[in-house]
Amino acid sequence: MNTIFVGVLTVSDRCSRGESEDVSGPTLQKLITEIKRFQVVIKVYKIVPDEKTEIKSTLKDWSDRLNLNLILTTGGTGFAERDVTPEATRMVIEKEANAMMVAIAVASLKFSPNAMLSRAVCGIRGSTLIINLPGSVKASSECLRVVLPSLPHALSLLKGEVKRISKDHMELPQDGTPTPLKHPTTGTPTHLNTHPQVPPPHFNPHNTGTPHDTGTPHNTGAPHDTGTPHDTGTPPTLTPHNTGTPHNTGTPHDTGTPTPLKHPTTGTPIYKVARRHRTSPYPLASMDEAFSSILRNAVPLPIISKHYSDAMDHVLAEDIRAKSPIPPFPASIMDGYAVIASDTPCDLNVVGSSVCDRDNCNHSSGVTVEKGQAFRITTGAPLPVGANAVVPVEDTLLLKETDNGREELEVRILKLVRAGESVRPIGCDIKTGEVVIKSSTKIGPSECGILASVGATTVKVHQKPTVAVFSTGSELASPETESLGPGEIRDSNRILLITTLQSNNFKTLDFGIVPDKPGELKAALLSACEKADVVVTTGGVSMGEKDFLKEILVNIGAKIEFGRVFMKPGKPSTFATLQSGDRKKCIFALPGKFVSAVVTCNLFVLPALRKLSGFLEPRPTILSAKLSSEVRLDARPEYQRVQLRWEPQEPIPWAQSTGRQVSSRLLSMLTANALLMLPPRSDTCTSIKRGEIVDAMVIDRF
Ligand SMILES: Nc1nc2c(c(=O)[nH]1)N[C@H]1C(S)=C(S)[C@@H](COP(=O)(O)OP(=O)(O)OC[C@H]3O[C@@H](n4cnc5c(N)ncnc54)[C@H](O)[C@@H]3O)O[C@H]1N2
Ligand code: MOO
Ligand SMILES: [Mg+2]
Repeated sequence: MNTIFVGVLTVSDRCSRGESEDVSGPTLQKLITEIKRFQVVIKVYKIVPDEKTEIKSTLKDWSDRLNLNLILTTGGTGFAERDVTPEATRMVIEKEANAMMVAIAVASLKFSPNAMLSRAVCGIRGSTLIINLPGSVKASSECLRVVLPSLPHALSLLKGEVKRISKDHMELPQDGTPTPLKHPTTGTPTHLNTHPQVPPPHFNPHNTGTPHDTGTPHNTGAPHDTGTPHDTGTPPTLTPHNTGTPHNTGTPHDTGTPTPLKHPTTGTPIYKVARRHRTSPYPLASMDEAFSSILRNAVPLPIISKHYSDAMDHVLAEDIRAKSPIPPFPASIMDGYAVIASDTPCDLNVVGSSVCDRDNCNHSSGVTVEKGQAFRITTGAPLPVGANAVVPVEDTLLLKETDNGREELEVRILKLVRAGESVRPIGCDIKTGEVVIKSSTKIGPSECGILASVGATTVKVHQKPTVAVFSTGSELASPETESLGPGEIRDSNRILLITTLQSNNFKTLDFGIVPDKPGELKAALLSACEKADVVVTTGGVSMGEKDFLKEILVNIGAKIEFGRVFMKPGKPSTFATLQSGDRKKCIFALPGKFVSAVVTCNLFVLPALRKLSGFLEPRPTILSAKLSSEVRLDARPEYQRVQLRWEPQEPIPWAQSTGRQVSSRLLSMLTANALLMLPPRSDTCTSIKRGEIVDAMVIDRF
C-alpha cells in the first residue's frame, strides 16, 4: 500500500503554554487514518503559539525539508486578534486550493452559521497539501471529514502518480499490509527522515567554538566552592530519595500538582505512555554542531582572587609582572672565587667570603675586593663590590692556608677569565615590571613556582566550575548492595563520571541516585542547578517510557541546546542551559549506558568545564595513531575505545582495540587511554585497514 506522510500542527497559545490539553491535534491524527488507499504515517505533531513566524517556519520546514504529503493545521483561523494561521499559510503556499476551502465552508455552514467566521486557507507548497482547520475538536473533525474523500486523488496527483491512479483505480489494495516506513524521497527509514542531509563526517576539534569569550569580571567569590576532589561520598544537602518535591511533579499519583509535566512538543502529560513520541522530536545534531553549541554556551566563570598555593589548575585572569629583578643582585654562577678579571691568571690573597646566607652577606660587611685580592664565593651568592668575575674552584690551586686549615690565605688562579664570566647580572632572568606569566595561562607547578619567586602571592583567576553528578534510574542500587533485588543493578556510572571529572581536577558534588520519578528528578535537577555550575546526569534520555529527563529539563525552564547527536556511542546525549540570575548553568544529560556515559563525558563535558574555567584551548588532545587491526565503519561517526602504545623507534603509536565495542560493554573501557575518531561509513569507504593512520582522542595518561 502507498504511504503518505502527514504532519499535524496545533496552533494555540494556551496549549503551547500547557494551560490546556490539545484534543484536536490527536483527534485529527486518528481521523486522517480513515483515508482510503494510503497507509498514513503521522510524521510530526507539534503545538505552536498563535505566532505568524512560528507557524510559517514550521509549515516551510515540514514541506521543504520533511517533504510531507499533507499538513493539517488546527486553530487560529477565526476573527480573534491573535488568529493568524490563514495569513501564515498564505505566506508559504504557492497555489491556492480554493474549491477545498469552499467545500469546507459550504458543508460546515450546515452545522452552524458560525462557520462563516472561518477564514481557513487550503493550498499547495511544492508537493505538500496544507489544509487549515478550525481549532475546536468538533469543527476541525467535521471539516476534515468534508475533504477526506477527495484527498486520495489530490495527494496522488501531488505525488506524481496520476498514471498509476488511472491504472490502479479499480484495484485498491485491501490487505492493509504496512509497507516498510521509507522516506518519501530518499527511501531512508523514517527515524532518520528528519535529517535527510548527512552530517559532516566528523567533528573537527580544530575549527569549532569561540574560545575567547570573556567572563563577567564582576561577581567574584565561589558560592558553591564546597566540594573537594575527594568529597564524593556524601550528597551535600540533598538526599534525592527523601526530598520533598516543591514543584509540580507530573505523575498521576502526585497530589496537589496543578499542571502535569508535558512532552515539550506534543503537550501530552508524560505519564500518558501511549502518547509518547514515536519519533524523537529532537533533531540529530552533528558532532560539529553539538561541540560548537557547548563551547558557545560555556562562558568562562567570573574572576576571583586566590592564594598562589591554592591556584593550581586555575586559569590566570591577569598578567603577572615582576615587582623586582631576578636575580636582585649580581650573583655567582659557580662555587669559586670572586676576582677582578684583569688580574687573572695570577696569585691572589683570599680576603673574605660571600655565601648564600642572608644573615652573612658580604654587602653588610662593606668590604671591597681590590687588585691582588679574591673573595671565596658560593653559587648564587652576591658578587662582592669591586669584583667582576668568578673563577670556579676547579681552576685554582691553594697556595697558603692558616695553621689550623680553617681558612684559605692565598690561591693561584690558573685561567684567564673575562669580565662578567660566571656572573648573572641583576635582572638577567627577569626584569622589574616584566610580564612573567600572561593572562589565560593555566597554572601548573612551574607557574606556581614563578608566582612564588616574583612574590605574586594573591592572583586573579577564573573561578573553576563545580559539577553536580547524579545517576537516574529506579533500577539502580548502591554499589555496596550485597545481593541485588529483582531487576536491580548496581550504579556504576556515578562513580565513573565523578572520578573522570576529578581526575581532570574538577570539583564534584555527589547527588546520589535519583529514581525515574518526575518529581524527584525535577527536585534533584533544581537543587543541583542551584548548588553547582554544571550538572551531569546519566540515564533517562532516550525513548523509554521512564526516560523523563528531557521533558523535565524543559519543564524547569532549561533550553535544550541539543537532544540527540549523530554519534556512536552517545546518540541520545542531551545538552541544556538554564539561566539562573546572571549565570547560565550547563546541564549534560548523558545516556545511561556505561560506555556512552564516559565517552560523552570526555567528548562534551570536559571541554565545557575547561571553557568555563577560562582555558584558551578547551578542546581535547588528538593524536595520530596506526590501527592494529582493521575496523569496520558505522553509519554514525564512532568513538572506539583503544589503547595507544609506542613501539621503540616508532614515532606514531599503535591503537590496539579494547575488544568488542558495544556501548553496554563496560569492559571495552578497561585500559582504554584514547578514543579512535572514526568517520561514518560511506559508499566508497566501509572499513579502515590495519596500519592506516587515524585520529585518536586522548582520554587518559599513557
Ligand atoms: N527506541 C529507542 N531506544 C533506544 C534508543 C533509541 O534511539 N530509540 N537509543 C539507545 C541508545 S543509543 C542509548 S545510549 C540508550 C540510552 O538510554 P537512556 O539514556 O535512556 O538510559 P536508560 O534507559 O536509563 O538506561 C540504559 C541502560 O543503562 C543502564 N544504566 C543506566 N544508568 C546506569 C547507572 N548509573 N549505572 C549502571 N547502569 C546504568 C540501565 O539500567 C539500562 O540498562 O537508549 C537506547 N534505547
Ligand atoms: O549510541 Mo548509544 O549511545 O550508546 O548505544
Ligand atoms: Mg532509556
